[in-house]
Order: sequence, then structure tokens, then C-alpha cells
Amino acid sequence: MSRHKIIRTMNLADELDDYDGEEDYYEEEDQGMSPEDKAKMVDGLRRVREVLGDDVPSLTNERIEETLWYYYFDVEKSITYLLNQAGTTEKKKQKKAVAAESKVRHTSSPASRHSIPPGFWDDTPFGAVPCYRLSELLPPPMPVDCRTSGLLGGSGVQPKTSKLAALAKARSKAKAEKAAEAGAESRTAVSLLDRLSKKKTDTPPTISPAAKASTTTSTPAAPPVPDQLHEKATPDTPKDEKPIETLATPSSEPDLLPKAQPSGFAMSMFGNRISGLFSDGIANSQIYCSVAPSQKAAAKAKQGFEGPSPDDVVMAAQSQSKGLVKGQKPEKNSTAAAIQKGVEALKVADAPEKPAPQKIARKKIDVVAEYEKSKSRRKENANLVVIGHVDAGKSTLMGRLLYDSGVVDERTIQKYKQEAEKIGKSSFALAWVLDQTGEERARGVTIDIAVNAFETEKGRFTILDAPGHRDFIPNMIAGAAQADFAVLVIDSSPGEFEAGFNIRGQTKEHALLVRSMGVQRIIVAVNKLDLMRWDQDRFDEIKQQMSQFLTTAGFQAKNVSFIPCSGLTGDNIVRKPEDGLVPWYSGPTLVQELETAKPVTKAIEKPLRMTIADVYRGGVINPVTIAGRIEIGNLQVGDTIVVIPGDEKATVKAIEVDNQAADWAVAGNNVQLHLAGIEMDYLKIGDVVCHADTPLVPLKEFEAKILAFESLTPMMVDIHRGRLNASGRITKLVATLDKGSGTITKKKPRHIGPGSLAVVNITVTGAPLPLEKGSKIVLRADGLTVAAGVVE
Ligand SMILES: Nc1nc2c(ncn2[C@@H]2O[C@H](COP(=O)(O)OP(=O)(O)OP(=O)(O)O)[C@@H](O)[C@H]2O)c(=O)[nH]1
Repeated sequence: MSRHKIIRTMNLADELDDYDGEEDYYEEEDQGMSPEDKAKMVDGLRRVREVLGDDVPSLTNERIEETLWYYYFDVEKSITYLLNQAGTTEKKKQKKAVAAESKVRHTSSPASRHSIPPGFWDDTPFGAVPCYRLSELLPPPMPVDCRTSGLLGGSGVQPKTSKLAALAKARSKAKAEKAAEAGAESRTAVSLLDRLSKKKTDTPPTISPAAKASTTTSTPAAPPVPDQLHEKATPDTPKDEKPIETLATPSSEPDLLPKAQPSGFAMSMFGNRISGLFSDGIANSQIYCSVAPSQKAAAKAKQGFEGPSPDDVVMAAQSQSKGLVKGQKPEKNSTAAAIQKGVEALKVADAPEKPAPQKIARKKIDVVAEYEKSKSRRKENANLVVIGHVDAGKSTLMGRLLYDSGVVDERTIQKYKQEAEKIGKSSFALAWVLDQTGEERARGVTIDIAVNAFETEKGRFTILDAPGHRDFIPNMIAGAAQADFAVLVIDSSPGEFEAGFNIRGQTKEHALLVRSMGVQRIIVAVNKLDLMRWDQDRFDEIKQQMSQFLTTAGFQAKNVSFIPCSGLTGDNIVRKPEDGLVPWYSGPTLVQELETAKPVTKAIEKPLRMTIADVYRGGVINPVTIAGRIEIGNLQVGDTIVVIPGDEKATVKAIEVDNQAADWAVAGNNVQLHLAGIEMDYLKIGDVVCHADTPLVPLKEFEAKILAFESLTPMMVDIHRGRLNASGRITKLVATLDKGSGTITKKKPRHIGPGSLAVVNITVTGAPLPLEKGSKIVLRADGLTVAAGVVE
């Protein structure tokens, strides 16, 4: 029960009944000490007696109790008071006593009350350091004067010394000064700071060559930086004085270094190795010195100071540029001048230059009429997306299809076979027809969508080979967004169908995705049946399970078909299996089945929408070209288009449909548009091309009807629209719907369960997305597809 509920249910009358009046209340007070106070009194009395003993004759228990009561059981104050009362002779005792009591009070923490027996920590993991890792901590090798500097070589501020030490130091300093005056410098080590500060005060600063140049101008030279000072300091070092770098190099002068052993930490880290070296009889100091990075750094630092430092160069350049009289040119050979020139050359262009608008004649074609006329002449083009669990054999199957239908020649396949054999992947030769990138071939997985086309007597097909791996689902979504129908490839070999079909497999996820993206027709290729000796039972088992699932996923039974096949052997792909191999099957081959699959009718009269799938420069006709599939509407040469998001306009200079020049194109065509009046920088994959007079208005917030694949609450999601994706948030669960009728079953549900149809509100986190009513979207979260649907 919440606290609010407790308060709300409290009955004031009942509470007041418990209070019988003022009198009783005070009676309670007069009853004397509470049990708690009594306990405190007993404890206080004991402690005061412990401290004062019986030395104070006049001290009775009653007095002590009175005092304790007066001081609210404060033992310390009580003792002080009692001792004061007892007279000055007791004062010494008082001090001692108070101190003792105060010590008791401050150390009576639970930890200190329980004494820790020796060896208590011995069996704890961090205490049980193996004996070979135990070592003594010795100071690291450092020049004498530097030893007191900070732990990490910091400020070097000396710690406070004792008077005796200070006296000794002063004496030795005086001695050293005397010796120096006599010209007998015998120091064995000099601190870097000492030397630098000495040079600073004693000698005029020397300027690096670059900085020197600035002195020739009318402005004063830049102040010397420490690097410059150091540069000068080095040659001035007295001959017999050991330069600091030499001191730090153990190999050259090991005797000058204080001996050091590895630290406990180093021993813990390198344990056996170092102790092993010790056992080989190598001197500890040598080992340590040979690995000490600070010493290598010191040697490197020397080289670093040989030339002008970067600071020198920059400062010199600055001072020189300041000193130049207007129109005066910097010296040709100076580094500063070179840098200045370089900086001047570093100009960042604000925005790409916009090419001048080009007027391209529009032929004013009635595209819809032309399309209807051409229908009988042209072969219908259909995009098919190949989907399925990873390694189901999608690429191999499509490679086989392209090979057997004559798109890929024998020589190419032989070449792929040899190359695949070289890296031990001979079985992937056919897959390489589609998996073209080095990474895909090396990993044996498809990453991006491969686009290939083939023709039969009856139709033209564009294959979109989608990746099966779950990491590349966004690419698969992009493929599905352009597809008319899907070929779902299933590995029929033992355990593999089950692996793809379970919750973590991609068989179900892919099928659901393509259906959500509007694909209605699906052909299930039951693949790798050669491995199953063309076992009919296995085929039937897979067919039965898949039919059930696909029907629930929203595919109509008449739009689902099953083909037994082997991509590797080519049986039942383009050609029929050899006689007697599959006696129980007399149905169509995969290609025959594809030919019967008519693509759905497209809305060619609606406003133009085409998602950019590729942008490139260097086309034959025009340098700026975009490729993609027209989703809705039509287009002709001379049309003015606009690219959304943004409002950059361009003119269609030329069109290619299926790599053939054309005057117009309609929904369903895969096109290349050669543009004029726009630069590449304004065109991005995923942007939407519209006619300038019917542009799409990007949305920041929208309502969507979705099918949930996972449990949904108001949550962060990735919104995918074809190749485009952006982050957003489900802000409101509006209602759940009945799958059959689409009527509301529940308003404002708290969550949406997997498999439910629902309406939700979504807000895009960043800039508005090119979405409109009817746009198909997929929602993903934490690497999972959580829902798919359409913008309402
Ligand atoms: N025996 C047999 N092996 C096949 C068949 N089809 C494909 N394979 C093998 O299965 C492995 C995977 O084939 P791919 O074509 O790369 O599979 P994929 O589905 O395209 O893989 P991803 O695109 O990475 O998901 C390769 O070793 C193929 O040789 C088949 O019909 N029979």
C-alpha cells in the first residue's frame, strides 16, 4: 500500500479517541527515566568511575548521576565538571582523564572495537601474492638533485626539511660555491631545472634560427621560450660536467646511477620474467635500467631539442608575420615563410559552387499513355529480393541462376573457382558472382545488396541479393523496400532449417519484414536438398511448417509456393533435375515459377517518388548521376526535380531505364538519372526525388500503423525507410487493432505485445524525415526488428 493510501485511510476520530486529555499526557512525563535513559545512566556512571576511580573522596554516585543527567549523559563534560569541583590538585588528572575519554569516544568505531588477529588477511586473494612476485621497493634511478621531485616527475618542490638538515644543506652549498669560485667544478649531477634557471639569469637568451629571422624586422623579437633556452644551455655546459642525458643512460655510465630494483608493481606485472632474469645472474640495476622507459625518453628528448621546437617555429612565424611591412614578402627560404604560405593556402570552401541552371527542352510526353502503348512491346521488369537465414545458399543459388541463364560466362566462373580455391573457399565460387567485395569474399558473407539482372523469354528480373546475417538487416530492409516479390531460401540440411526458423534465426524475421514492406508474393526455395538425397519427407516437413508461419505472417496461401532445389548442383533452378533424381516432384523450376509471378500494379499517375540508391559522378552523358527505383509516379527528360530533405532543384538531362536511354520512366523502373544544375554534395543515398511542383513535406512527428514483432512501450527506436535510417521515439501507444477488421480493440494500451497490430505516435529525434502517408517504415531497437508498418 502506498503512503498516500495509508494517510487517506487514517480515521481522525479513531486517532482522537486514543487521547484522553492533558492530564494523562503529563502523568506519562512524571513517571521518571525511560528504560533507555536508565541504561545510559548506568553506562555513564561506569565510565566516569572508570576514569576518576575513587581518588575523589567527595564523589558519590548520586553526584555523578546528577551531573550526567544535567549534561544529558555527556561523560566527557561530566568528568570535567566533577574534576573542576574537586579542586585544582585534580586538574592534572582531569586533562589526562578527558584525553583518555575522548580517545575512547573517537576510536570506539565498530572496526576498532574488534581487534584484527595477525594473519587475518593472509588468505585473501590480494594478500596472497606469490613469493616470486614479492620484492623490495627501492627508489628509481634519478639524478641526485631530482630525487625529491613529484612522484610523476612533477613540480620538484622540496619537502619541508628539518633544521639540522637545512643547516647541513646550507653548509654544503657554501662549500660548493667556494669550490666553484676556485674553478674546481666537481658536480656529478645537475638538475635540469637548476641549469635552466641558471641560464635564464646568467646568459642572454639565444634564439632559434627561425626566430632569429624576426629580429631583422622592425618589431621586437618574440620572447624566448624554454626550448630555446635549453637549446642554448646545452653547448654551454662545462666540459667536465656530465650532461643530464648521459647520466640517465645506464649503459654508458652505469656507476653514476643510484642502484635500483624493480618496483613491487613491476614485479607483480612481470613476475617470473624479471625474477628469471635475476636468477640468470644479471645485475638488478642493469635489468631495471634497460627497461626503464624514462631513460629512453631522456635520450630521445636530447634529439628532440637539437633542432628548433614546433613552438619556436610557430612563434617565429607569428613574429615575422607581425613584423612584415605591408607588401613586404617573407624571406624565401625561411621555415616560417613556408608555414605562412601553407596556412594561407588552407582555405575551406564554404559551400559547393552551384552550377549555372541549364535549360533542357521538355518533350511534353503523355507518359501514362506511352506506357500503356508500350506494354505489349516491352518485357515486364520485376525486382526480386532474395532473403533467408545466413548461409542458406542465397548467393550460390543466384550465382547459379545467372550462370545457367547465360548472364555469367563459363570463363568467369572458372576464374572464380580458381580464386576461391586459392583461399580454401572453392564452394563459394558461384556465390562470388554476387558477393563482389573483398570483404564479402574473405568472410564468405553478403554485406550489401548485390544487384544483378537476367532475362527469360517472358520477363526481365532484377535480383536484389540481401545479406542474411543479422548485423546487416538494415541493408536487407533497403533491398526489401524495392522488391516486387521475394525468394526465401531455406537450408534443408539437418538442423539448419531449424536454426534459421527459431527465434534467433533470420528466416522468420526476413519473411515478416518483406511482408511489412508490401511484398505479397513469396517463393520458398527449399535448398541444399542434394545434401538430403532429395528426401521428400524433409521437403514436406519444411513446407508444412513454413506454410503455417507464412500464412500467419500475412501472406495469402495462393501467393506462396515451394520449389525443391540445389543451388550448388543447379537442379531445379533453371533446368529440371536429371531423370529419376526427384521422382516425387513434377512442378516448375524456380525460374518458371518466377515467370508466373506478376509484379503488382504500380501507381504511375501519382506524384513522383524515388529513393536515391546511388550517387556518382562520371556518367557518359552528365557528370552527376543518381540511380534508384521509381516507387510511384512517372518522369521525363526536361522535368525539374527537387531532392528532399532540402530544397535543391535539378533538371533531368537524360534517363536510362535498365541501362537503355529513354525519354521517360514510370514506377517500377530501375533508372539512372543524369542531372543538370546540381552538385553531388546535395545528393545523398536515401534522399527522395520528387517533382518540384509536388514535393514531399518531411515529417518530424507522425502516426503509424504497425505490426509489432517484439513487445513495445514508449521507447527509443531506429526508424528505417529504405536505405535511410534515423533515430526516433515511440511517444504514444494510441490503440491496438483487430487484425481482421482493423477496428480498435483497446485505446491507450500500456504496452503492445508481439504479433499485435497497433497505432503509435513516433517523433524523429533529429531533422524531419522524408516520410509521408503510405511510406513504409521498419522500427528497430537494440539490434532487433521490433515493428514494421506504414505512416498513416
Ligand atoms: N551442398 C550444397 N551446398 C550449398 C548449396 N548452396 C550453397 N551451398 C554452400 O553453402 C555455403 C553458403 O553459401 P552462400 O551462397 O554464401 O550462402 P548465403 O545465404 O548467400 O550466405 P549470406 O549471404 O552470407 O547469408 C557455401 O559453402 C555454399 O557452397 C547447395 O545447394 N548444396
